Amino acid sequence: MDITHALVLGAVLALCVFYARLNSKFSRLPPGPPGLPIIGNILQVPSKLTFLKFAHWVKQYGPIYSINVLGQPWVVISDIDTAADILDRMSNETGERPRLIKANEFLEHGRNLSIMPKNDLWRAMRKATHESLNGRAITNRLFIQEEEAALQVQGLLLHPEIPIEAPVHRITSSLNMRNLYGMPSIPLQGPSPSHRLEEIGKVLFDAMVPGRSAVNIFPPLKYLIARSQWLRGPADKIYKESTDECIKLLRSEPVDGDRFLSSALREKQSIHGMCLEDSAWLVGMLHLVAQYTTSIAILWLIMAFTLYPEVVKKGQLELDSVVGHHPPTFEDLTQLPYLEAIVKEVLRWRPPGPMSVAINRDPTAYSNGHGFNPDRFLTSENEIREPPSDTHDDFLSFGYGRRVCPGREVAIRTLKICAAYLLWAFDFQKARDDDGNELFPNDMDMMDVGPTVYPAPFQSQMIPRHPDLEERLRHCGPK
Ligand code: HEM
Repeated sequence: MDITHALVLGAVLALCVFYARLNSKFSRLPPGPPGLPIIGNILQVPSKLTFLKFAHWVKQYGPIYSINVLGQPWVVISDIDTAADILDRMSNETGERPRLIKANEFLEHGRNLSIMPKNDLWRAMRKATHESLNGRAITNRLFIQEEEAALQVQGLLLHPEIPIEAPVHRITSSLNMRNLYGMPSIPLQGPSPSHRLEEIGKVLFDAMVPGRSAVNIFPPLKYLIARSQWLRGPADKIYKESTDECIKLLRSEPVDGDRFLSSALREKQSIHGMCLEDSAWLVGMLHLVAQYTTSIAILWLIMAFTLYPEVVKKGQLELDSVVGHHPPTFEDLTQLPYLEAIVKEVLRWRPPGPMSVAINRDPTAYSNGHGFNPDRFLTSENEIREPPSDTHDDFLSFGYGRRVCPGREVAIRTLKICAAYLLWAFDFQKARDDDGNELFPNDMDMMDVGPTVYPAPFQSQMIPRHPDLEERLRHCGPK
């Protein structure tokens, strides 16, 4: 046999072994749509709004099925019982993350809590995060959320000409800059200290989409890239810029006491076994994750208020009976079950991370899951219902098991106080075009942003409910 034949035979054998291994890997998984050899189902998986296709396959293949994305097995789970069995009860085994080589290894050097493997650094970061973001720890910083919710309403009132996304983006950035770094509130108009990090974040988030880069698809490329300064250069540059920015923010001079995450980390870095880069990345990534997810939820909240006037009316009736004409506070929120139901429903209806859409519509817990109906969470006595088992208090959009969202308590409080302020301040009407026709926001018009899904830009006309709203807000915002 000459050398050419030997090489061809070798390559064919290698392919056969690769294919056989792939087949045996998939043969242990629940069946799903048939795909092509080696590349699997990749051509059937749309690059945009992937979750819609996944939901479609549920009808054909049932609540749990698998697909092959260029050799990587993905298991899709779409009902509450299976999710609890596999993601909660087996979370030690299922708490790993898909290997996102470009994002995790090249751009972030394994320092992004949300996509890193379950290793010692991940455990240290989770512990440090939990210490500062658990329900008890955040109670002495609730005034920040109240002030920022007031400032958001002020922004919507004073600048109706600006797209809704801008004040929503501001509040989420401002909350994080204050809570994570002890910075002052970000003004309605003007420079934001988080701007540079958020610009870099767009690149990092984009790289978190599986299949977006060649090295995720064909992992052995990693060795080639790692050895080539030319191939690795752009990722090294982004890593350096991100690290410099995160360290700059971590070292910024706080103006707001010492009760925020970055000060705790500066004190206890070594206790948690982290180095400066680890701490800086932890807080920087918390900001980005919190920023995207919370902004999305607030935008859907405003869209729901615009589309469902009956929900607004009922929410205002409840709110007015408790707060009268005064701006709402966290103390009032304990007496507002319908408001809590609105927050549960907006996260169920349009989860910021769309992969939980199907679970959030499991008909065994949520009948008519496509509609927006906060009443589903209330009993006939107008109290919050006992959540069905395995639904995490009817907040399934925060994920499962060991990787469950550590920002859940902060996010729920932010959404509640924002919803309360919006209902207290405004009536919501559809905007009108130049001919006076109502513009209906389209709740199916969405945009992928990294692993999250935003509503496409929409308009809403917010009519102040109090003649002296501007004056009152001035007393509630940041001092
Ligand atoms: C409405 C707002 C939010 C939603 C819907 C949300 C949802 C999620 C989901 C679904 C996960 C993945 C859980 C899993 O894999 O099972 C997650 C993880 C995470 N979230 Fe959130 N989140 C929100 C707000 C926040 C906030 C405010 C923070 C921080 C202050 C935060 C920090 C994180 C982090 C660091 C992770 C990764 C945890 C890990 O992998 O160990 N999130 N979130």
